[in-house]
Amino acid sequence: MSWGLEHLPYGVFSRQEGESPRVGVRYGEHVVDLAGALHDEVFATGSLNAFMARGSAAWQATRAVIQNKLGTDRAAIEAHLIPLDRVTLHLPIEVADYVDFYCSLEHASNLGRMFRPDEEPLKPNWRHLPVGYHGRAGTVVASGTPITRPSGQRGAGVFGPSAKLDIEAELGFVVGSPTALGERAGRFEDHVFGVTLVNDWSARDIQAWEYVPLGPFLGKSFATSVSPWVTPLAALSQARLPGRPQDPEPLDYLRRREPWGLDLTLEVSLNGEVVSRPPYRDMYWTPDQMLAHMTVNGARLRTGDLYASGTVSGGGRDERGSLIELTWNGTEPLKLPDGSARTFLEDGDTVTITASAPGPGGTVITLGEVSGTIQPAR
Ligand SMILES: O=C(O)/C=C/C(=O)CC(=O)CC(=O)O
Ligand SMILES: [Ca+2]
Ligand SMILES: [Mg+2]
Repeated sequence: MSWGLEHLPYGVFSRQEGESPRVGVRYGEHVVDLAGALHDEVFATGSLNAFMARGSAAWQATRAVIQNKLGTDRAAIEAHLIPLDRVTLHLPIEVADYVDFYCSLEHASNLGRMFRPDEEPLKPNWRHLPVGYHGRAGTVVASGTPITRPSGQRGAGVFGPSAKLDIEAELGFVVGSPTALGERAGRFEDHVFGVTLVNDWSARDIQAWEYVPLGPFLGKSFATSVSPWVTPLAALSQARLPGRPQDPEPLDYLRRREPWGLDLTLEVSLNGEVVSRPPYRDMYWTPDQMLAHMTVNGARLRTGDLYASGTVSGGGRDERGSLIELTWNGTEPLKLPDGSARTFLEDGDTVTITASAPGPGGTVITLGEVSGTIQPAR
């Protein structure tokens, strides 16, 4: 079965007949109501944060208990299994801070070529540190939340709805264990609880006008969608890879101590048609390096912090994680099966991102999908 004992992602759900949101894990086509099944009030809250704050030893112990109950003591847990089609899924975490990186060499090179054709595609710092910026935690939304086309300045004296609304297919990392102000993060697996898929919606026209020289702002902050399920790191043990070779050798604080490259393949669908399969395994900077960089100045981590990889793009044309790359800034429209063509998103378009990774014993780990439909500008 997919979504079996090897995966068990965490989410927040409520029964459609009315009840306050609570924490569960997905098992097959059911949600396990953890507050009931484990008699633990930490799961009777509307986010994963209280549970995540317990730390990595508690995450491992809880996962083992759930696996054991589902695998050998099914009768005891039966009453706490709720069919997926009877629940509403919510944003799984209370997002503390939100950071977005820029870790794909291919994505960064493609954007450099398009936006800065007369310069080297990569800025001189790019191979020395994982470039990132702080986003807007309060506009991170759950999969399925409608996305309203943003309006803004698109040039000198020009205001209106974005005409270049885009996607960015990314992997997000959810922080469970905090650090104190002034302290650096320790081991990646002691701080990071799990992963989620992210669509960092981007208004390219607003972005292009506003972001020189201080970086992305309103072109990115109107909405960022995440999947309703957070896959624990333990479920990705078979997907771990050393990470792509790096040249030059990064500074010591960025040195990889454990393999945290991940063999994940994303899939981006536009109105039900697959338009891209971005390979996460090809990312240049790995998530342990992002964590080390994000805290090297003493900036603290908080439970619920979300940091995203940046757009996942591979070297192939059909491996690009944004429409600006897939259509080369609108100059090479995508042809859709219904005969229409797309450069950027139109009102009513639905974008869905899924991902899969190898699991134990030949199984496949399928991350929870992230989806959103574009609504007309207000
Ligand atoms: O290189 C640029 O001018 C612009 C880059 C981005 O928009 C990328 C971004 O937001 C980070 C990412 O998702 O990779
Ligand atoms: Ca992004
Ligand atoms: Mg965004």
